[in-house]
Amino acid sequence: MCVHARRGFLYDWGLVTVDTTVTVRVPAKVNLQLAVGPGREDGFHDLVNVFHAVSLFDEVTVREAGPRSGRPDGSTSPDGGTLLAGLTADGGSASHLSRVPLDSSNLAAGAAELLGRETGRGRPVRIHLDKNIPVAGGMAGGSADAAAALVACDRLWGTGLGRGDLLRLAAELGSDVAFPLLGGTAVGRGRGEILEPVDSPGRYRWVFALSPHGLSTGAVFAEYDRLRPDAPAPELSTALRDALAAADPAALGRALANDLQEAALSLLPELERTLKTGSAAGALGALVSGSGPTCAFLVGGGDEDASAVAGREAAVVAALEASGLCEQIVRADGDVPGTVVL
Ligand SMILES: C[C@@](CO)(OP(=O)(O)O)[C@H](O)COP(=O)(O)OP(=O)(O)OC[C@H]1O[C@@H](n2ccc(N)nc2=O)[C@H](O)[C@@H]1O
Ligand SMILES: Nc1ncnc2c1ncn2[C@@H]1O[C@H](COP(=O)(O)OP(=O)(O)O)[C@@H](O)[C@H]1O
Repeated sequence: MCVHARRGFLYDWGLVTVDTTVTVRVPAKVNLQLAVGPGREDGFHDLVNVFHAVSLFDEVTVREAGPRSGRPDGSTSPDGGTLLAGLTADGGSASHLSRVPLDSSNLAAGAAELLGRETGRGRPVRIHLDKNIPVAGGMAGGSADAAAALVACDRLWGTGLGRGDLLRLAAELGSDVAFPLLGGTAVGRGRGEILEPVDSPGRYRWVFALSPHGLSTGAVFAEYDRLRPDAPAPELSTALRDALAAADPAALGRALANDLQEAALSLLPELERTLKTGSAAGALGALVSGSGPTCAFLVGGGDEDASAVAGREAAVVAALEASGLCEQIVRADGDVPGTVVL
């Protein structure tokens, strides 16, 4: 995470200098392994979810919007009203942006509300999202924005929560919200929110094929239940763990695995052609990212010669472009750190 703070005078009654604008940069994720167990009574599934943060970033800016009426210090009561004074978004394609809600249902707004409610120190804010992470693409863009908004509001309001409290609040907001606070490569258990870093000294190069379509995470899990009614308990792949520890890109490519892929392909069959196109062009590994529909191609890393990686990357990008199947093709490195205040 990268947080960017500008300093200024807070309103007209005080001479205290405080941050009035904070920007936080936050990465997307790809799932190197997504093992999905049977459905739980609470509607979720137990997972072994190996998250890997990649250099595709959203930036979330929060700005003071002025004091709430009736409370001279601008603070909110723990149960009091909405803190969202406005929400705007830009970046990415028009079709992706049109799927971003600009009201209190936005996950970034939900994060601000939760932090304000928990601490009683929330103030009205305007939130701006600079979106580069595909929307409803299986790269956790909404969750990333929620994590970034938590960090930004924590800084803006001076709530000073520690990492443990932020991780707890993140887990309340969604299964994928805690990981972007950490970044790197980590395994998530439970519904994905119980995180443990994974030994991964290597750096990898990725190509992502963005789809013109979105897939609903809930719909993909429901399709998984239909296709795999007897799913076993999820387990961490030893092949994946060993490949990461050895920084071996070829072994990592072979070990990539996603239990939700069959369900995503069932809902959007054209994804199979996308995966085959990148694999035939020489990708070391190919899989649907999380619940999809973004497809991820590993094109090199570790101590491989840079020109070999570049050649593979160019071949994969050219084949995907020629296929006409993708809305956009983006390149990224992983892993990268989590949220940063700019
Ligand atoms: C599948 C994954 C893989 O990282 O992400 P995406 O690929 O969508 O980004 C995650 O598990 C998604 O996490 P997130 O997007 O935060 O999901 P949530 O808001 O918590 O849940 C949305 C819905 O997905 C289903 N869900 C989610 C997580 C989980 N462990 N079991 C589930 O069954 C539930 O139907 C839930 O109502
Ligand atoms: N800040 C946000 N950015 C993107 N989508 C959001 C956001 N807040 C809420 N959403 C909603 O969440 C849905 C899932 O978005 P996203 O997190 O990008 O996908 P995924 O879960 O596949 O990674 C979107 O279709 C959108 O309706």
